[in-house]
Amino acid sequence: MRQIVVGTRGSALALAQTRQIVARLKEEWPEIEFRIQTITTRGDREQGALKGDKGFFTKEIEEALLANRIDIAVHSLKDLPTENPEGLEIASIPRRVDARDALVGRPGMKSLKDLPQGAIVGTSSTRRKALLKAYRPDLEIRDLRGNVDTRLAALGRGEYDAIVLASAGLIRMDLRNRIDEFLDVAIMLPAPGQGALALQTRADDDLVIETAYSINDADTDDRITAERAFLHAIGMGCMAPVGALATIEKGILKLEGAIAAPDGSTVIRASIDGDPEECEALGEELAEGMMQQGAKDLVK
Ligand SMILES: NCc1[nH]cc(CCC(=O)O)c1CC(=O)O
Repeated sequence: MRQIVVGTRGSALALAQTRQIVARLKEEWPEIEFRIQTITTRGDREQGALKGDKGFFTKEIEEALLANRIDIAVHSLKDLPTENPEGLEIASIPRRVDARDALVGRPGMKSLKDLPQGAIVGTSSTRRKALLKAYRPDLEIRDLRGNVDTRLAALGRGEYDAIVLASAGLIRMDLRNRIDEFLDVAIMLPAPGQGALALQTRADDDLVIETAYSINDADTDDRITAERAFLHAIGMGCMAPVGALATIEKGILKLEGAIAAPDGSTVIRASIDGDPEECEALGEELAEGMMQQGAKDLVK
């Protein structure tokens, strides 16, 4: 029996999403045995740290792929740097769940619009901070780090009036019922790739690539490619206050982008439409246009 080792971080969310992926792969390939191998990344060891640089949640997993310790890595696409390491490739992007951010409030705090004046909102994402401040300058944004479970626990202890996090994480952990509001993308444009996963493989491992590709979703792939081309062309990295969301309707891809000043005092937003086959060029074109509109000054 052929065996494929699937590597992932060991957080509750990472394990939940990897189990879901393995279940899908098993449906397609009943004759293959899949084994899950957890790998600790710097992001797991340094829970409290400011997630500084690229590959914080992914580097050790990519090393395990290159060293043949695992065959497929399951990553949250959002955490994967836009530069692809030599020898590896993204073999498959399964169907995205919800890309939107979610608000989870303490009792009575059910929507962003209705939060009381000066309410305390927890998030450590520079993008969420900036876009929250742009919409509601009165809010007090406080840092909130750690895994999904850690963040919900901090809310439970009453340290925040509400927290904002990716709805996809909650949905994958079977916590959809904790979501009080899906935030409107007109206010809170998601991070590029949010809500999508990537199956990464060695670039020359044809059998494993074929296996992984069987659960690729072409629309999600085009959407994510546009969003990541945009992020890459902006050249700010994954920690920047940058949002991007592509949708495909009636064969037209629409890509929206947002670049914000960290304090939310300025937000530049723009969008572009085109053929999904041109997804990468559309992302680059939107980035160039926005840089000319003044986003350059926000990219310090
Ligand atoms: N490192 C944070 C991270 N990476 C992926 C997700 C959530 C799910 C996703 O976007 O796939 C999260 C948590 C969050 O942003 O709330």
